Order: sequence, then C-alpha cells, then structure tokens
Amino acid sequence: RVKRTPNDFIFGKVIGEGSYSTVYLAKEVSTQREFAIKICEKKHLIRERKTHFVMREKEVFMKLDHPFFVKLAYTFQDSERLYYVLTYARNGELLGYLHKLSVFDIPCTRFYTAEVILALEYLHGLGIIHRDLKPENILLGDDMHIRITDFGTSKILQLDENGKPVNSAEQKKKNSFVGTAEYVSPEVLNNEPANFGSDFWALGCIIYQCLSGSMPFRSGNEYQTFQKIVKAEYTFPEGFNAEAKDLVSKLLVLDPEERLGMPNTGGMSALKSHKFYAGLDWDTLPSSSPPKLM
Ligand SMILES: NC(=O)Nc1ccc2c(c1)=C(Cc1cc(-c3cccc(C(=O)NCCN4CCCCC4)c3)c[nH]1)C(=O)N=2
Repeated sequence: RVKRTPNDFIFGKVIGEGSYSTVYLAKEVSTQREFAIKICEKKHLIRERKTHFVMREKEVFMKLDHPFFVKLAYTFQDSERLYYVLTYARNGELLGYLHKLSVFDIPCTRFYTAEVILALEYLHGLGIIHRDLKPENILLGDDMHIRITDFGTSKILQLDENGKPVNSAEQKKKNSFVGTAEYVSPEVLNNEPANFGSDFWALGCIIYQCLSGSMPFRSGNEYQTFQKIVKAEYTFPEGFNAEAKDLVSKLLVLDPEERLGMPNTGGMSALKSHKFYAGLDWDTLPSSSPPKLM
C-alpha cells in the first residue's frame, strides 16, 4: 500500500485539540473524501515523553472494528510530524449538543448512553479500558450514531480464555496517567490500577450530566473535585428521573468491582437489563434511527 504524504490532503479548520496533538478537517485530493487528521509534533512528543501514548493509540486503533468507534485509515510522517488519518464525524462532540441543549430528554439519554454501553461491551471484550471517556470523546457521525475517539490514554489488558483480565504484576501496574478531573474514578485517584470499572464510573458521570446538565463532582477547583470523588460524594437535583437515579447510584460506587456492569454485579447483561433501559432493543440499536437531539 502506497504511503500517503501531507500533499495528498487539503487541510482545513482545526476541529480538535489534544494535549499533544491537533486535529484538522482535511480532504483527500484523489477521492474528495473528508477525514479528521490528528497531527503530533515529534519534538513535543519526545520532550513531553508522550511517545508511548501515540504508540498505544495506534495499537488500539488497529484492534478496533466496530461502527461506534472512529477508524484509523492511514498513518504517515514527515521530518517533524506524525499524521493519523481518522474518521471525520461531521456532527462533532456529544458535548456540543449538551452545551446547545443544556440537558437531554429521557429518550435521547437512554439512546446515547445505551450506545456507549454497547461500545464499552465491545472495547472491554478486547481487554481495552478507555480511561478517559467523556462527552468530548463521544463524537456523532453523519448518521448521528456515536463514534468514540481518543485512545492515547487507553490501557490494553491481557485476557484469559474466559475474557477475564489475567492476574499478573504487569496488569497491576500503577496508572501512569489520570483522566479528566470531572470523570476520573476514585481508584485511579488513589493510584490503584485502572480496570473496566473506571469506564463504568465515567458512564455514571455521563448519564448524570445528560439529564442534569452538570457534572456530579464538579467543584470550585480540581482538588475539591477530587475530594468529592474519593468519597463518592454527590447529590441528585430535584426531579431527577427515578430510574436514572437508581442506575447512576449503582455506577458511582467506590468499589469498582461492585459497580453495575462488572462481573460481581452480573456483568454487562445486568447493566443492559436495568429498568432505565426497559424496552430498548439492544440488538437493533446500531441500525436504528437515533431520536432527534432536541
Ligand atoms: N483526540 C482525538 O482523537 N480527537 C479526534 C479524533 C478524530 C476525530 C475528531 C477528534 C473529530 C472531531 C470533530 C469536531 C467537529 C466539529 C467541530 C466544530 C463544529 C462542529 C459542528 O458544529 N458540527 C455541527 C453540529 N453541531 C452540534 C452542536 C451544536 C452546533 C451544531 C463539528 C466534527 N468532528 C472528528 O470528526 N474525528
């Protein structure tokens, strides 16, 4: 396969900023196809010791083949930069719609958080923990289905023949990274190894945010936010949907093993059968037409 070069693309506006990358809208000259091209400066990566993040991201993208994830089409480099040619999700971040609408109604919250659950079921099935799940990383394609992105800070666990993480020293290694303050889990703040439960904690924060318009542990500053997270100290606003309240309270649990979705509490099937999702057809979700975000 012929390696692309920057000259194969016409670069447009900046559509995303990572801590060590900038994402541009770009059009492939030969096909007129639009892509999101994530560019990393080699010097910056080396100076900030982030090279393993970009290596990990490519490793994860190579394993993913599911409609709810951004795809990596090509990679190439020139003397100063690395280029990752990724899916362009025209409708941008879920966060953009949350800002525009301030809250989602129940059908939209059910639909979009159910798509995140299907995405996590696939990702965890591959032994991959996202570790930085948040509305900025949940993109919306032309079809308004989700496309999850940003795997630079993911963790790949080795799984045994039953799909359970192998119990090894390597997998118990401390985290070299902490996610975004408002969504980071207590165990990561307490410097314990991340596990699939870390993504379920973030899911709990996202459900809360979709229905209330605010984040459960948001505080004056990061330190106060962390103090609340490690005690799972949060309250629901008046009128918060009762079924959603029950679901969130089973996700924002201090012990990661006791969170809904984890093996101790019945795994993914227990999460998918929660009454908040009653009546939802999980099998046809990816091919169903999304509710209008309004
Ligand atoms: N860190 C990362 O990996 N970041 C990435 C990776 C891949 C990727 C990525 C980020 C993308 C981000 C993106 C951003 C946008 C975008 C940026 C600015 C404006 C809009 C936009 O307004 N879209 C129309 C819909 N909006 C919705 C919100 C209210 C206004 C109207 C989209 C579209 N796609 C993308 O399409 N593909």
